[in-house]
Amino acid sequence: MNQISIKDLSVYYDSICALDNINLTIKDREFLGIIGPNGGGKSTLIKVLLNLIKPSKGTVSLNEKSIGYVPQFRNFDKTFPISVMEVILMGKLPEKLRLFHKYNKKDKIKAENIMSKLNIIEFKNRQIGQLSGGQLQRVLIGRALMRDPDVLVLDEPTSSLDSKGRKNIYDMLKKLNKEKTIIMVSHDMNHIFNYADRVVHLSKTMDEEKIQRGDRHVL
Ligand SMILES: Nc1ncnc2c1ncn2[C@@H]1O[C@H](COP(=O)(O)OP(=O)(O)OP(=O)(O)O)[C@@H](O)[C@H]1O
Repeated sequence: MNQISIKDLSVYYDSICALDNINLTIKDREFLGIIGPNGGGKSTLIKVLLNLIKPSKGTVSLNEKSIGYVPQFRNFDKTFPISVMEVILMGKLPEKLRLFHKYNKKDKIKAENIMSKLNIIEFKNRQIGQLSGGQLQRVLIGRALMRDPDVLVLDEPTSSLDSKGRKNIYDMLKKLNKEKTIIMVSHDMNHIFNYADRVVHLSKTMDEEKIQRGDRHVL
């Protein structure tokens, strides 16, 4: 069954059309790449998926699947005095936040398991400003994994990383993709076409390019 179904989706910001009649279905455990020009509507599509903005027209059905969001690490305040462990645990914060929320032992064990899986356990107590870009990106992925989402939505997770750092993140996502759907906005044409099952091109409207695993196409 198709996991996420987007039908006739249009989004307007006042008179500005950001998305115009988008139709897309995303299957369970698909690795979907989203590419497109600046202003093409990629962030808007992510916001609709995260239910941060409502469609002006059309529908988005998640079929009760949960979404974990991984923002760009360059938007993250690195000077904030918080450790890797604390950032990962934040993924478990309740929506209605109480002052001085305490995490239970189960949450802490879960955070440690995730850090081990993502190879960041050695940085557990490090302040986040003392991490490389690639390590910080793993921390943000770890935070999103704390709620066991069915789907990971990532916004350019490899921008500002060197080529080795990029490959590491893609390899890690490919492993996670065995259990989770991956939806990833990327400007990194080289890797996205190598790793994604399918890449869609978003420029207000959508063109679809089916990519077989291991088969490389250029739009
Ligand atoms: N809050 C807003 N108010 C008005 N217009 C907006 C708003 N957010 C986005 N837009 C406009 O909607 C269009 C799509 O923007 P969006 O941020 O979704 O594109 P994008 O593909 O993510 O771009 P980029 O690659 O530069 O991040 C653009 O024309 C943008 O100027």
